[in-house]
Amino acid sequence: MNNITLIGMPGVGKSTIGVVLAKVLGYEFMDSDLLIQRQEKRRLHQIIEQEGVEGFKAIENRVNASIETENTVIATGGSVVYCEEAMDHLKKIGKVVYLRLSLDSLAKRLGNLEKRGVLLKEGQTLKSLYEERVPLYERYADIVIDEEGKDLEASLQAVLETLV
Ligand SMILES: Nc1ncnc2c1ncn2[C@@H]1O[C@H](COP(=O)(O)OP(=O)(O)O)[C@@H](O)[C@H]1O
Ligand SMILES: O=C(O)C1=C[C@@H](OP(=O)(O)O)[C@@H](O)[C@H](O)C1
Ligand SMILES: [Mg+2]
Repeated sequence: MNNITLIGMPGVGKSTIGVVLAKVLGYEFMDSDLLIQRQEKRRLHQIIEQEGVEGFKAIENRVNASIETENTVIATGGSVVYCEEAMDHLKKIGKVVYLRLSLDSLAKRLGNLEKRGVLLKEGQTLKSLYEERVPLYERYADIVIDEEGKDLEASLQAVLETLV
């Protein structure tokens, strides 16, 4: 299947770029976070509050592992790379594109991480989260797009160029 799955840290633009990418390619767009909310009939922050981080990951794994779609750009949540079954499935149904941004640029772009609903362990910093996740994003990526120094439009162009 020819889906395109976007992975990467929160704030790299998976959702923002994903919807425009879908439009340009004539694809459908799906945001895993919205799919989780619809299936759970709760908002992400409520799921995290009520189920805890591990409970949220289990739900994220189940929802992403059950996506059945074609010709679709899928914007995942940044924590999907902890979900092995989901990642194996997403790799089977299309290409996985990692949107990469340096820690410094990400820190400038992101506001309060907890308010954003990022899955942080007690006291974990953005730097530690970044170092924990980058190897996972790299492991699952079929394509890596470097966003450094690029605005939204240039990031979108960079994704499009690698897909054609
Ligand atoms: N070069 C860029 N690429 C993607 N997003 C950018 C860029 N520069 C600024 N932004 C902003 O960063 C934010 C990305 O948010 P979002 O799409 O929700 O990310 P994600 O879904 O990866 O968490 C948006 O507010 C977007 O306008
Ligand atoms: O990286 C994370 O821990 C998370 C990122 C969020 O999605 P975005 O990556 O779209 O911000 C969302 O899935 C959830 O709140 C957890
Ligand atoms: Mg998003």
